[in-house]
Amino acid sequence: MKKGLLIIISGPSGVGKGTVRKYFMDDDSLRLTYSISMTTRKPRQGERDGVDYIFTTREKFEEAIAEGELLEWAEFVGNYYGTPLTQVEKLREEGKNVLLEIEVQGADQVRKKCPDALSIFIIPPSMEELEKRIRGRRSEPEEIVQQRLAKAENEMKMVSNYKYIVCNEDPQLAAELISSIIKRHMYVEENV
Ligand SMILES: Nc1nc2c(ncn2[C@@H]2O[C@H](COP(=O)(O)OP(=O)(O)O)[C@@H](O)[C@H]2O)c(=O)[nH]1
Ligand SMILES: Nc1ncnc2c1ncn2[C@@H]1O[C@H](COP(=O)(O)OP(=O)(O)O)[C@@H](O)[C@H]1O
Repeated sequence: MKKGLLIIISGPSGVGKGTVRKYFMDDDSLRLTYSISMTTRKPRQGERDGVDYIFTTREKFEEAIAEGELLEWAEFVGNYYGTPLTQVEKLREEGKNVLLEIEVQGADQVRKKCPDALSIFIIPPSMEELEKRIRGRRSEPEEIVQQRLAKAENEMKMVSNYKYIVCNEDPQLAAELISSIIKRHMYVEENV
C-alpha cells in the first residue's frame, strides 16, 4: 500500500481554516485524518479536549518537547502549539492522508523534515474581511485580537513558501479547490 500524503494547511487566524475543513473533511474519497494538536491555549466555547485539540499545561508541553514527542511546535500569541509525532507516521503507513492545520513556523519545520509534504495556504479576500471574521468570532479580548491581527500581517508574507494558495471568499468553493488539489496529488502518488 502507498504511504499517505502529509498535507499542511496554514493561514492567518480567523481566515476560516476550521470552517473550510468541515466542508471536505468527511469526503471518504480523500481518506483524510486530522492530526489533533497539543496546545496550552484555553478551550473556546464548544471546543472539546481530544477532538479539537489536546489541551495541556505549559509544563507538560515542555516535557513533550524535551522527550522529542513532537513533529514540530511553535509559540503563537503566548501559547504553545505542536503536532504529536506518534500518530502521524503510523496513519501515513496505513495509507491515510494526514492533515496538519498549523502556523507558518511549524510548517517550515515540517517541510525540512518531510520535503514531500503538500502545503496549502488559505488567504482572506482582504485584511479588512479578516479583521471582521476574527472579531465576529467574539471569543477573545481586544488585546489578543490585536496580537492575532499583527501576526496575520507577518504570516501573509510567508505565502510564497507554500505550493498552493487558496482564497476563502466562499467556504464551499475554497473546500472544493482544496479537495481537487488533494485528489490530484493522490492520483500522482498512486501512478508513479
Ligand atoms: N505550529 C503549530 N501551529 C498550530 C498547531 N495547531 C494549531 N496551530 C496554529 O496555531 C494558530 C492559532 O490557533 P488557534 O488559537 O486555534 O486560533 P485560530 O487559528 O484562529 O482558530 C493557528 O495558525 C493554527 O493553525 C500545531 O500543532 N503546530
Ligand atoms: N468564507 C467565509 N465568509 C464569511 N465568514 C467566514 C468564511 N469562512 C469562515 N468565516 C467565519 O470566520 C470566522 C473564523 O473562522 P474559523 O473557521 O474559526 O477560522 P480559523 O480556523 O482560520 O481561525 C468564523 O466566525 C467563521 O464563521
